[in-house]
Amino acid sequence: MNTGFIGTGSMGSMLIEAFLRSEALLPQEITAFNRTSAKAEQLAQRYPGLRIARSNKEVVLESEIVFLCIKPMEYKKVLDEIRDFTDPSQIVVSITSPVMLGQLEQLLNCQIAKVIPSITNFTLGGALLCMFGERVSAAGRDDLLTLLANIGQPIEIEEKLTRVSSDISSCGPAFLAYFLEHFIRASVEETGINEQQASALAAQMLVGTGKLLTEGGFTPETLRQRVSVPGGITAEGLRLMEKELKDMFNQLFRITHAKYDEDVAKVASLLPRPAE
Ligand SMILES: NC(=O)C1=CN([C@@H]2O[C@H](COP(=O)(O)OP(=O)(O)OC[C@H]3O[C@@H](n4cnc5c(N)ncnc54)[C@H](OP(=O)(O)O)[C@@H]3O)[C@@H](O)[C@H]2O)C=CC1
Ligand SMILES: O=C(O)[C@@H]1CCC=N1
Repeated sequence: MNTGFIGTGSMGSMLIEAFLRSEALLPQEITAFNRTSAKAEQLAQRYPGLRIARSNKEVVLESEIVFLCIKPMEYKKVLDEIRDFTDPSQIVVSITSPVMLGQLEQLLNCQIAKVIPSITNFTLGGALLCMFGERVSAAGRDDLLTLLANIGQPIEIEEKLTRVSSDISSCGPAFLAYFLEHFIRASVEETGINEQQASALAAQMLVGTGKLLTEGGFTPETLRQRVSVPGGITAEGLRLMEKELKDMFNQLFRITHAKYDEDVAKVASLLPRPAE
């Protein structure tokens, strides 16, 4: 299926590489444009056959599905460039949480979906959060879900839950990576274990923990209980965490939601209001 990418930064290039690695798409089926051309050209060099367009308009004219892989404040300019060239058979997919389906439906005459990826899709795992606009046909929905299933698990969510879902699925890898960075650094500082060995142990621990939660029938709570034997060592560590972290997680969601509300307001000042 001819698939276009507007923006080949971190997420645009990640999606392109994941679709190619999974063999969901051939390079010849991909057309991309990036504001700074060198980034897109690097992809074309790595994947012969991948087409670099000369403009965003050209991406739209060449593609059945178009992924908008740009940041919130870049939408107005891109939408102005493509709005006269979309048609109702196409699906435009935004990967940007504060841009609403309804805003895109007001501006573009095509089918609109929102899909929030996660860096975990790079290794063909993790979730892809999916939302569909009112004009998406049953066939369009199936085509998109089939494509996405090659690089992760598509999970349909309500648009009003975009932020919290994305905090868990898309910001989560960074939050866990931060935890591991500190876990490893402290292990080295406190005990002299070699950093490489501590990092390898930590990565294997994370993979194993993920499998227990996805395949082993555990929940976070039952897993914690199973490992933390009464009177044991894990319980000592957990007691410290309970004391030090307390309401940190609640604060985390408050902070991400406050930033999201700011972004939503900024986007709303640039784009038309969704129809009531
Ligand atoms: N990073 C992540 O883990 C996740 C990110 N997202 C969302 O994805 C979106 C993109 O994020 P990310 O990929 O990290 O950001 P990047 O800044 O890495 O990528 C954005 C790309 O868009 C390009 N661009 C900007 N304006 C235009 C334009 N007018 N025409 C064509 N290309 C343009 C930029 O080009 P240039 O090279 O000139 O800067 C850049 O390469 C954001 O909304 C983010 O919230 C969603 C889920 C996870
Ligand atoms: O940090 C960000 O804004 C993006 C959104 C989800 C993950 N990264």
